Amino acid sequence: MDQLNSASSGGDLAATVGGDAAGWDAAGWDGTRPQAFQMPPAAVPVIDLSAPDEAATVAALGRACRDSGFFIAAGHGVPQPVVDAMFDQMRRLFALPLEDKMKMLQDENNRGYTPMAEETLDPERQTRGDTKEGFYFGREVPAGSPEADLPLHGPNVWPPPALLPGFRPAAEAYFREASTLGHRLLRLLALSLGLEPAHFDRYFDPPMAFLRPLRYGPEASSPGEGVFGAGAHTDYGMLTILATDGSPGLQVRLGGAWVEVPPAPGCFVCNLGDMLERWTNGLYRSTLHRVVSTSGKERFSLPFFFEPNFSAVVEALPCCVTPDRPARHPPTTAGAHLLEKYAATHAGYQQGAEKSGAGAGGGRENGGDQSDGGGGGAEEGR
Ligand SMILES: O=C(O)CCC(=O)C(=O)O
Ligand SMILES: [Fe+2]
Repeated sequence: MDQLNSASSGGDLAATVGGDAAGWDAAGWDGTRPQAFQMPPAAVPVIDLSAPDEAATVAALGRACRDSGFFIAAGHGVPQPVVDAMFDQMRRLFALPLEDKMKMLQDENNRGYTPMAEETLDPERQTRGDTKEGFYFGREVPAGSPEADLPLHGPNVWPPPALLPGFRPAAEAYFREASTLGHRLLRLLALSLGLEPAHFDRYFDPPMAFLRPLRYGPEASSPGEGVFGAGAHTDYGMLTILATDGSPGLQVRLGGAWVEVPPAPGCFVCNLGDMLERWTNGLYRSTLHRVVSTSGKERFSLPFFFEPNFSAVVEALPCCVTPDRPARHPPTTAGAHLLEKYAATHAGYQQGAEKSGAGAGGGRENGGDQSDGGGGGAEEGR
């Protein structure tokens, strides 16, 4: 937290992460780096959830949601040892022989291993799949339970305890902590919209949540040649809570430029997904982002996708609809929304045909107006 400025402590709500290391200072652009690699003031504010002035926190959060849909959560209450243990186990998991990982391939419930380059988040611009491998873990739903009949629900594909005895306890502890943080953020989001703090709680009882350890290979991305750690996409769901190993790479599309989100040790990068954008009738933003690997080293990150339950009705909130701003979308459900997003981006998927939909729970959507100029700055368009 020492290298970060807090945006919620009441004073300067325009404080952002990065400081000099990101190429800008309190005065704005430092003029020495291409604009695409600078952090515009207030682009991704740090929000200290432990700050005593909750009204200021809520105001900062609402501003971040309207401006960029991204913020850095500090003072979040997740114990660092829980995060460290999870990263330690992730490293062990990805270090297993490919043969062992392939025995845990992603199943129809969106749980299990996704090999290197299996996913292409931005097929229009990518010449190869994302240079990353991953594992999906969801909320544990026992086989045979009524919930297990739902798409995207079922038991997890756990690494065999004989290979990785510490994995499941570490993942379950992390899952619990991330869920607690998710619920806490939901309450602040509700307040930021002028709603009762508990407004969203009923939709998340229980949540549909996915934890996805990711390992990016050391290969440097080459945007000009269509090679990315993760292609540009928006997240499908409500809220993503991301931890990283401190390596750079995450970029957000803001104001027509790709803006680096500098590593924020001990904090989480949070972003809103398409579902919350829909719920708020476009008031809160779901913003394109991507991973451009530059370090020449592997990179580990850990997104937690926090979604409402499958049957939750997602309908433009009355507070976000005005005569000038009529509802943009008809009501839907969280499950239908996720499966529809999936169908829109995955050839061959038939919505509702059968229990299916691997990938949707941690889903993302590609596209949008963007430039491929990794180090450029000027908008190149498509
Ligand atoms: O690895 C990262 O920094 C971002 C990953 C991401 O955007 C995603 O998995 O949706
Ligand atoms: Fe994402």
